[in-house]
Amino acid sequence: MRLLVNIDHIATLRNARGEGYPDPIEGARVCEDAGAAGIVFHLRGDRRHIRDEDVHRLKKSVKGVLDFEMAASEEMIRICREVKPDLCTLVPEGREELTTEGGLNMRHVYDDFKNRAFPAFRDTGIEISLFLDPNQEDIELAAELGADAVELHTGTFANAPDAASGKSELRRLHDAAKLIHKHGMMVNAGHGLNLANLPELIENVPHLHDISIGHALVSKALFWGLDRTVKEYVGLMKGGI
Ligand SMILES: CC(=O)[C@@H](O)[C@H](O)COP(=O)(O)O
Ligand SMILES: NCC(=O)COP(=O)(O)O
Repeated sequence: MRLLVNIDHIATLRNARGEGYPDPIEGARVCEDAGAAGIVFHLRGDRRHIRDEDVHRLKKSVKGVLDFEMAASEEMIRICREVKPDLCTLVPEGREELTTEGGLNMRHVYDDFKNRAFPAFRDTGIEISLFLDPNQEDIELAAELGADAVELHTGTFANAPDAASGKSELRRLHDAAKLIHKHGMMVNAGHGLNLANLPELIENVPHLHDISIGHALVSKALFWGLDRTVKEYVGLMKGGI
């Protein structure tokens, strides 16, 4: 099992002031130095966090796995083919959404992916992962398309309103992971994971390969880093009034 860190929200913070910091590429370097197996970013159509120049800099700088999350638009496919990440995770994308709200509807996208998106990646060496809810039909269609991996959407589990619905979602994730593995695809997982819910996921869902975590990890890092940062500033002011 490998941790891939999603660095989108380092870019969110940078963009809030229009300054050059914090730099998501520097963040990616710290994550890899700390033991992450790779880096995930989502280049959105509206460029709300990661920007095109970040993508090219990440490709140069990341030493481990680089996972490019994107909608299967012509524009993104062109950029992805240029950048050549290790993995491309295709996700549904809505302009108004705050974050990705669910997995791909495979019945809806099947013909388009078969005739347009998948052929565009043939012979590029880029592996294709599909971001899916844990349901059988979507997984069977992903296998039929020849996807290399499925990333299970863990958001419903992570945001479950009570323990019973959390448990029932874990059972769905468990069955889905077995089916993905049976079809010879890699089992990835992500969305809404954090230090509190990750142990239960790992304990209950088999065959997990890449786990991507972003928002909660970056948020936690802020608080674990504030103490030292404030001390540095206070240290500089010692001797003043
Ligand atoms: C696929 C997924 O669940 C997340 O990685 C999400 O796509 C990240 O996008 P935001 O960082 O914009 O929430
Ligand atoms: N693919 C999921 C991801 O990259 C991170 O999602 P989140 O932890 O930011 O919800």
